[in-house]
Amino acid sequence: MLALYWRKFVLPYRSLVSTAIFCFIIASVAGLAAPIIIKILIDGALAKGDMSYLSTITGGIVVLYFIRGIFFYIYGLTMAKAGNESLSKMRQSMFDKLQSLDYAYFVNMPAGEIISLFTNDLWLIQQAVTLGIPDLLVESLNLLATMLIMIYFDWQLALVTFITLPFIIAAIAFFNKRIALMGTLVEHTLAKLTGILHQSLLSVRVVQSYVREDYEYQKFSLKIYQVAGDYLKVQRLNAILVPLVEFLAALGLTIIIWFGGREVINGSLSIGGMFAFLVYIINVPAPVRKISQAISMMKLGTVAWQRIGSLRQQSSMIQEGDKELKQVTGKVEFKNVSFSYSPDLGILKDINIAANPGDIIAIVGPSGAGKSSFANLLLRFYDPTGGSIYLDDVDIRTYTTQSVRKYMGFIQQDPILFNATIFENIRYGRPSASYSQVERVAKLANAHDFIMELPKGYNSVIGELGSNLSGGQRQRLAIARAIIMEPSILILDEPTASLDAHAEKQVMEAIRNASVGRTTFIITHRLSTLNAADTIVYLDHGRIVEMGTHTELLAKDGYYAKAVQLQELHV
Ligand SMILES: Nc1ncnc2c1ncn2[C@@H]1O[C@H](COP(=O)(O)OP(=O)(O)OP(=O)(O)O)[C@@H](O)[C@H]1O
Repeated sequence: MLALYWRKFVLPYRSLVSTAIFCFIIASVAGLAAPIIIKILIDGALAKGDMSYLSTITGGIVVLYFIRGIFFYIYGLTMAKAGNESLSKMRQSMFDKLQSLDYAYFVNMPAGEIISLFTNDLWLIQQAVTLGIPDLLVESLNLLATMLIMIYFDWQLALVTFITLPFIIAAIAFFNKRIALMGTLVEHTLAKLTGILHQSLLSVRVVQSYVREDYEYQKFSLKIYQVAGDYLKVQRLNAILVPLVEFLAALGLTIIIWFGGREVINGSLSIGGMFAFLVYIINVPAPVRKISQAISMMKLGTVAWQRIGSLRQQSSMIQEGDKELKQVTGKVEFKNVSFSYSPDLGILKDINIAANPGDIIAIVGPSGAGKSSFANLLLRFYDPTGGSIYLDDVDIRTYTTQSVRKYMGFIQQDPILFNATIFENIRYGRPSASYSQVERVAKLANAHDFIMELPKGYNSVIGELGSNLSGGQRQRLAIARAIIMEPSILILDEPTASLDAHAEKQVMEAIRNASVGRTTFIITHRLSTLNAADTIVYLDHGRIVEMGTHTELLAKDGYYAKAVQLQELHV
């Protein structure tokens, strides 16, 4: 544990940490000298009745504590600076790592757990770094110095004192171990609580429309009581720890008073000496307690560090190429592609598709056939488990994922928009785009007219996830946002699935405009919209069972023709 903090915190911030320790030593020397001054005060000034000596000594005490105060202030500030800097860097690198992780990571990891890493775990590390480490460092030094002074003063009395110390330390160690264990438990429950909160925030509409508020409330309450119960256990242990340490210290004190009193009566120790010794002893429990708390903070921090470490060690499942894709005409080829999310479950099997630049390819088929998985492969959210995908005859794994995605515009069923102006949302992928470029793509995406009807036009701020726009409007903004990147390939995954007929018509018009000159893959259930497709690929159970134009497939009277008939029947 100590090696971890040494490597991660002390070494990288050694200049700040050593300044802090230096200031602390000065402050401590001033503090440790106080009992000696009291001894001089009692044996020198009070016993002899020297008034001017008394004034000099009391003045000295004020100066001493003033110096101590200043150096303690610098110590606290420097240590906090080191702690804050290290945490800011950690937050930054965690966020950076998060951004670089595969899509698969986010699919498998509940969002609440990720949020908990950034909140609870970082808070635990913050406690460990800004309170735990400084306390451990300085209080250990404090304790050591106090013990050395005590030995110097009266080694026999010091020996008696030190016999009680191991008992105190053993008791603390026992409780600390239990506190750390309980802390881990609290951590897990808190992460689950955050998860429930996150989920209910995301699904507020579903909860309200199903009138399940009570159920969600019960679910949340149950976890709250679990967290409170676990916390209580930790707090109970903490509550026992403090009086126990103090009791043991008081016991030790009584023994020492007896031995010290005997020495004073024998004449081998002055009254001032015994008084000063007692002040040192009274000073022992505080550093011991702080050290024990620091150790438990650092233990909790270590667990948090391990959890964060597992995020940092997440490796990419995607095979990252080293070439930058500079230009692409839009020729796409799937050759013998197969894919599965887990080894035992094949999702796509032997997929062969060739699209020429500007082609419109429709991917259709029943639910669960593998259509979205097809898009995931093209977007490089996953790599095929067999075969290859080629862009202009080059395997896409040759290129960096980011450079491939720059040439792809992706539009999904429920577009995610950011809580910013429409202007900023549209130029999200191209922050340097001018107003006229934004307006041009908005017109192409059939969005300009409704934008102009808003009170602030392009400067209208849209709510989080675009919640104050209609589904069709959000989709048209998403199309504008995709085409401002001038992608050579457009991938649309059920772009009109959640829209009514009127909104669908407007979005389909936007798609037609957007697809001009770009290879377009459209995944859809709405077969009535596919007349313009150059090729329709019918997927079933992960295999291509039919491929051709709308007319060809109708004539074939197979899967596609039946699906069309079925849909017409329902319209
Ligand atoms: N991230 C994932 N991990 C594991 N299995 C998944 C994952 N995503 C999808 N699947 C499974 O892969 C299969 C194909 O899913 P996919 O989403 O590609 O189908 P689809 O044809 O797009 O379906 P739909 O029309 O309902 O959207 C399904 O059985 C699904 O349960």
